Amino acid sequence: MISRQTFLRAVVLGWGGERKVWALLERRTMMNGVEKTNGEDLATEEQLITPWTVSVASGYTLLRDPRHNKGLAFTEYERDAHYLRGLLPPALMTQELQEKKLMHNLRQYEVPLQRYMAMMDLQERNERLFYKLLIDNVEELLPVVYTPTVGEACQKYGSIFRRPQGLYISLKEKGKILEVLKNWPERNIQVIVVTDGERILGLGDLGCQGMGIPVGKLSLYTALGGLRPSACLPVTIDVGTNNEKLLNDEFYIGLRQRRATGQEYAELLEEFMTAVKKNYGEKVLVQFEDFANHNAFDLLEKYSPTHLVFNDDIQGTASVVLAGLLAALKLVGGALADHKFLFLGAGEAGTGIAELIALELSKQTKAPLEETRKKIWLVDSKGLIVSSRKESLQHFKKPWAHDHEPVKGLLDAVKAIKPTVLIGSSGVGKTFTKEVVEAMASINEKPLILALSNPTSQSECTAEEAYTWSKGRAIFASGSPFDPVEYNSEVFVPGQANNAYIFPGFGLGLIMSGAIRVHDDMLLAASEALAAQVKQENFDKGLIYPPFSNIRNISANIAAKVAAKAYELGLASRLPRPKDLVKHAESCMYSPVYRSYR
Ligand SMILES: NC(=O)C1=CN([C@@H]2O[C@H](COP(=O)(O)OP(=O)(O)OC[C@H]3O[C@@H](n4cnc5c(N)ncnc54)[C@H](OP(=O)(O)O)[C@@H]3O)[C@@H](O)[C@H]2O)C=CC1
Ligand SMILES: CC(=O)C(=O)O
Ligand SMILES: [Mg+2]
Repeated sequence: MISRQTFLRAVVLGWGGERKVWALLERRTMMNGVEKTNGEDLATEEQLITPWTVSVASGYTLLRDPRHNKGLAFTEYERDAHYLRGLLPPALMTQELQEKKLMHNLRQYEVPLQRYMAMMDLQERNERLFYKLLIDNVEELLPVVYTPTVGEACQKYGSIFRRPQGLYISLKEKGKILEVLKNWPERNIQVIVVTDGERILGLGDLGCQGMGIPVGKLSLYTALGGLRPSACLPVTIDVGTNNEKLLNDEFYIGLRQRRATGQEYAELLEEFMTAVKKNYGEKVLVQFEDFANHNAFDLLEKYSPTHLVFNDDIQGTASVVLAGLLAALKLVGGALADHKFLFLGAGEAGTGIAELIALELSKQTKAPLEETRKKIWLVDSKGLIVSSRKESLQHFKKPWAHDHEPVKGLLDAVKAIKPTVLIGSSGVGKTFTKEVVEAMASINEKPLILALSNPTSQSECTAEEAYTWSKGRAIFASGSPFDPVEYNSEVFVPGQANNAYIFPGFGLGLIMSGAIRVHDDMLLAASEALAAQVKQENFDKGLIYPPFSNIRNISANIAAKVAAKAYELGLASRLPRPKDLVKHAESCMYSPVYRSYR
């Protein structure tokens, strides 16, 4: 007999957790036959029941374990060896045929949210098939599991909620966060994406329903960057929401209270960050995602010296945009220092990108940062950021308060600053008007226009607007994808300027080198690596980013450069340094191909 403790441990760890324990369970079954452990069938509705069950006499549990389920791809041998006979119809299907069937089914749905839900169901049912499908059809499925559809999914998360996919840490868990982390079935966590749901894409405060974002980002960590799914942990910190609609929504899944702020907020975050390090060690990567800027900058500053932390909205976005700009020089000409940049939006994305451009300019020209920043101008909701506003500005805007007379709107700012590059990071759709795009086109032969805000509804302009209003002269990329546009019998292919190009490879580079801290030079290295992946055939179509279809290879190259930087800076702990870092990155990547079972 095995002890109850070992038995429960096996139940909690699941089929793949401990093969030895599973074998013990199987032996026990043979000795004792099927045994109901929780008596659920016999209990009345009022009676308490144990909330887990295990069926040790058959492969039923295996079929319901998403990490190991293969559906009709179980071989005849496996069906015998794992008690699956009768639980599956007789047909055998390869993983490729399963993929074909699923893509056919997904394409039948006309509503994007239905596709999202079908993908989430698949992830819960058969993890390897989910990732194989996502990797093999990345361009078609990225908009389903990520922006724009994930935005709608978060807005409706309460209504479509079926099974929890990450860890929810609310104010109720204060004082117990370490225990909560231990409730998660996996021990060997390498990357955590955490949000508090206050700035979900450009959709605002979605409270606890922001969970869709860490879940989506981590599925990209695996699909695009090759991190093992079991090493990824999505977390939502729930301190309430100020979204009245959600507070009054009977299906809302979060704490029904207004947001905690100040000390109460800081203490919960501190407990979380301490527990994470204690439970998973020094080298777990914590990616902050979609926090509002009044917390995001402070959290990054506070935890950068002590933890391996990365803010995707500030740093990942900066790295992807800088990559696009470096690549775009091949199309628009000149050096980076010959350009002038104007942003609409001076928050996390805007000032994060601005700072990385200034840093790169400073490295290239040897000019001090204070000088290179002067090439960059930002407009916020009150107008151009100028020195007369300095006193009242949030700290992250102050470095951008240059001498200039006040300017109210974006159009006047374009006319006054005469930028070569216009970047939208405002979260407000339709703000690059016809007049703004025309003004950019009147100043520049090839205006570079990036509409970064997500999802599509918040994009500063559409691809069609950018090409039409600039009479086909704009180089355009956007945060959420747009279809190719035909203008004057020519086809224009818009690129996707999204941090999804960077964070999966960036994270892989940190993890494979055992990096203990993130350094700005790693962001610059990632930008250069991404820019180097843009081929002539991409430039010929007006693209400044490579296609996502090659993303695993791109991520391996980014990871290699990031890891190389970590070794160079003495921040890597995994020694000795592998000779060929690209090959090493590739060899570290998770493959979703089915495994054969003994
Ligand atoms: N493509 C990508 O990879 C990424 C895209 N994003 C997108 O960027 C957007 C902004 O994100 P983030 O920077 O984190 O958000 P923040 O809230 O930090 O910043 C938003 C900024 O936009 C300004 N703003 C808001 N409304 C207007 C307006 N009508 N006119 C001018 N400025 C305005 C705000 O001004 P004020 O300060 O005065 O309030 C603020 O400076 C989101 O839509 C997000 O989805 C973000 C990260 C990555
Ligand atoms: C892409 C992303 O991180 C955002 O829109 O917030
Ligand atoms: Mg984000």
